[in-house]
Amino acid sequence: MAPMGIRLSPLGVAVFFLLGLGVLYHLYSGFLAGRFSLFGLGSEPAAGEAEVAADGGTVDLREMLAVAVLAAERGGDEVRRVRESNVLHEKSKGKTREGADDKMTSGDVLSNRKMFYLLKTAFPNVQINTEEHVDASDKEVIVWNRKIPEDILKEITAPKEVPAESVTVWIDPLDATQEYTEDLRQYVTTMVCVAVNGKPVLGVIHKPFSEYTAWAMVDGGSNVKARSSYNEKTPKIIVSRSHAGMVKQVTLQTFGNQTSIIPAGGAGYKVLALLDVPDMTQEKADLYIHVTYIKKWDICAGNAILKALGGHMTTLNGEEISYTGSDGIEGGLLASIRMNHQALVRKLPDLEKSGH
Ligand SMILES: Nc1ncnc2c1ncn2[C@@H]1O[C@H](COP(=O)(O)O)[C@@H](OP(=O)(O)O)[C@H]1O
Ligand SMILES: [Mg+2]
Repeated sequence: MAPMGIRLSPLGVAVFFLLGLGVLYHLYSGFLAGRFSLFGLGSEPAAGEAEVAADGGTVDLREMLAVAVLAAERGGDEVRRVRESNVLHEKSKGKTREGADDKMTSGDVLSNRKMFYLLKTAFPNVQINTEEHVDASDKEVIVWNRKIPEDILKEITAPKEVPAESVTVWIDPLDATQEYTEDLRQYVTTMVCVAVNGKPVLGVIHKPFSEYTAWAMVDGGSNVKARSSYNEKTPKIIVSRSHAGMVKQVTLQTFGNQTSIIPAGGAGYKVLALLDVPDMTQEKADLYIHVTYIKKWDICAGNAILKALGGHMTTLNGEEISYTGSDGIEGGLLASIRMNHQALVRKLPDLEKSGH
């Protein structure tokens, strides 16, 4: 008689073991792929990141882009309405480091309120940094209808999920406030930027007075493109007209007296000057240079758009800008597209050493 007990066939054990492995692999890879489609925004997620996503949830960057476009346009409606009423309630928030008035108007405040609450209501778990103070007692809940516009769906064909905690949104409710008060409407933009782990990944720049909107997502798509050629040798350089600092001296010293300088308002406007923008009021330039202190809501959207189109925005020393933490950057700005950006950095004088 055979001994009592269960006989395990070696083949049965092997099949059982392999099946178990298959199930484990399926669960593990499916879970990570679903939660972290980081599409080149960083390396494979570390074990600890699963915890982060589980706490704050994930957000879809394609949905964020749809809301960002809507927010920039709704904010732009406020900007236009206030300008057309001619009652701006212009105030000074203080002085910039260089002693210029840091201005604010009803256009800034009302646009800020629309843009902030639209984004905050749609994405309550993400960090939003905005130029103007948000008055919690003056809350306005605008509900997004969850529709993604066709032009976005056409370019970006799948959702792009990232952990909510990795996201920082930057809102500029009215860029070129100084020019807005002077009724130089062409320079005015509203902007939204989304950074993931500090890297700018999507940007929206809207011109309320031309009703033109540019958007782009890194590794996603865009509704705007670079021009076909740029003059690298004697570039046309677009610079600030109201926060210029020593920018003229720096550019002429670097590129020679033949180079033409275009003074213009707004960081959003100046980035659009580097692109192929079908707007009659938009000037064109080959490079954008800024030498004074500047805030991240002024530059993040432009940085994301340039990066998505293969261009660059860095400090004058060529350092990448991180869009988390502090609001401002000290090292000036150099923005270029379809040029050898590092060669341009090497050409520029070291601002700290040269005392500019
Ligand atoms: N030195 C500085 N200090 C503070 N803000 C500055 C600055 N230089 C530029 N900016 C801000 O950057 C934006 C673009 O500047 P410019 O038009 O001079 O190129 C403007 O944003 P806002 O209009 O949103 O305040 C301006 O206030
Ligand atoms: Mg601004």
